[in-house]
Amino acid sequence: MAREALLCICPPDSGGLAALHAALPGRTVLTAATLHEAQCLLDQQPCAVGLLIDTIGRAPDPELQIFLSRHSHMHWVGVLPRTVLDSDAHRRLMATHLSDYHTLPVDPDRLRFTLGHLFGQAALQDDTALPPRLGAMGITGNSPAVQRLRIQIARVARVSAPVLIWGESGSGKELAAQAIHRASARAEGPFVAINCGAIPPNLIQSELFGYERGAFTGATHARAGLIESASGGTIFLDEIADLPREQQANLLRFLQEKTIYRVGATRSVSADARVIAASHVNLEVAVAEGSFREDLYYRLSVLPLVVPPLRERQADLRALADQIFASHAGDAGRRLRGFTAGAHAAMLHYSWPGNVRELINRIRRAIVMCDGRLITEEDLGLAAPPEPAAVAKELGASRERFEREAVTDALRRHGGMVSRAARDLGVSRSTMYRLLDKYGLHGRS
Ligand SMILES: Nc1ncnc2c1ncn2[C@@H]1O[C@H](COP(=O)(O)OP(=O)(O)OP(=O)(O)O)[C@@H](O)[C@H]1O
Repeated sequence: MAREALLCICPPDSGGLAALHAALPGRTVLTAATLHEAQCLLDQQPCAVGLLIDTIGRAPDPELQIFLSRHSHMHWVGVLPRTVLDSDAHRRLMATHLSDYHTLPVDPDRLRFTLGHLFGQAALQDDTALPPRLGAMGITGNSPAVQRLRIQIARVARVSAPVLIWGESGSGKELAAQAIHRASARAEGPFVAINCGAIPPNLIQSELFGYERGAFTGATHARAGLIESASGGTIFLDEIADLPREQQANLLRFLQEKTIYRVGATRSVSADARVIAASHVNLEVAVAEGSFREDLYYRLSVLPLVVPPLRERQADLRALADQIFASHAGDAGRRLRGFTAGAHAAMLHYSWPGNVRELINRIRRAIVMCDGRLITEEDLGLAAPPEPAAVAKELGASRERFEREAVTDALRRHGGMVSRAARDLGVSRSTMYRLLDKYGLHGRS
């Protein structure tokens, strides 16, 4: 199977390839000396796992970031000199894009183990025999909020106007955008996603709009931008609030005229891509603050759609947790049976600030870390919710405190006259006497 090949990006003078062949007897390795060569190889055949030997710190950061963002569906492993770890920027890049890293010199056994694990994970994700157990439109859950979302998705899929999706981070905005694309007449066309916040501002224009040969140093060949490459399909612009103002103007022109100018071009080209934008910040506030163009906001928000945060669809938690567990239980390398009742209770009690992405991360970590056959709330890193008995006890104590204060206040207001205080509190005289007994307040009446 083609995806079983390993893509290895390795500068020619790094000497890393020899170590790699020792670590990986029998595995097909596609080697590229540059990111451009790697892109050409990936255009010809997809790979599930990629290795960056001594590339981080050598290849220009922004280009590497864009390359890795484009291929974020692959598992990437870095092999690098220890000195790279001293750089904050490189550590950030690694944390964002890599599944694992090794320092030079390579320990072949450890590298073989890492790659084997990642190929295993990729095979699981590919394995169509696994029941996907996804809900309609690929969106798990049946809470009223999710049902409403599905209806809205079906409606906006019928037309081609821009859609603006708002939702907290990790709540499923990209998933909703994919569902719109799949349900639309453009389903056969490409779905191209870009995170506007992840691309350096000086590169975003050429990424979105493409460039002509000679447009800038290093532009040795013309290249179509992402909008052009989404022609006939959908372009998903995530974190649209991060788009620099100059590019906001270019995007507006594209939305109005359906044409774009590649960087360095003198003539426009037409592009037929539907735009779906998403933001976790309130764009109206960004408009009021002057960081987002008002005309673009109105153009984009023709069809607004809100993805609810996970805490507002607790009814979906169990189905989501079960589906995530089913997809990743194989990572444990042994048979796990599911969650304890305590784990389910803790998940319901937690507020999920990172939404479904956080749920996925916690369950994946728990699958690897748990000792028994069932995942507990500790494995998930969640606090146990208060015991029902403890809650009842606390409620009882609060009620008694409140009752005692109410009786004391009423007696004070009525100069110790029990009948009047009882009338004021709306209780009978006998109840009032019972309360005086209970709280030892006779001396005050
Ligand atoms: N209802 C759902 N059913 C199944 N998977 C979901 C659901 N909602 C979210 N997910 C999964 O959660 C993860 C995060 O979702 P997604 O990337 O769509 O969120 P997002 O809102 O676009 O995040 P960000 O704001 O960080 O870009 C993805 O793996 C997605 O498949």
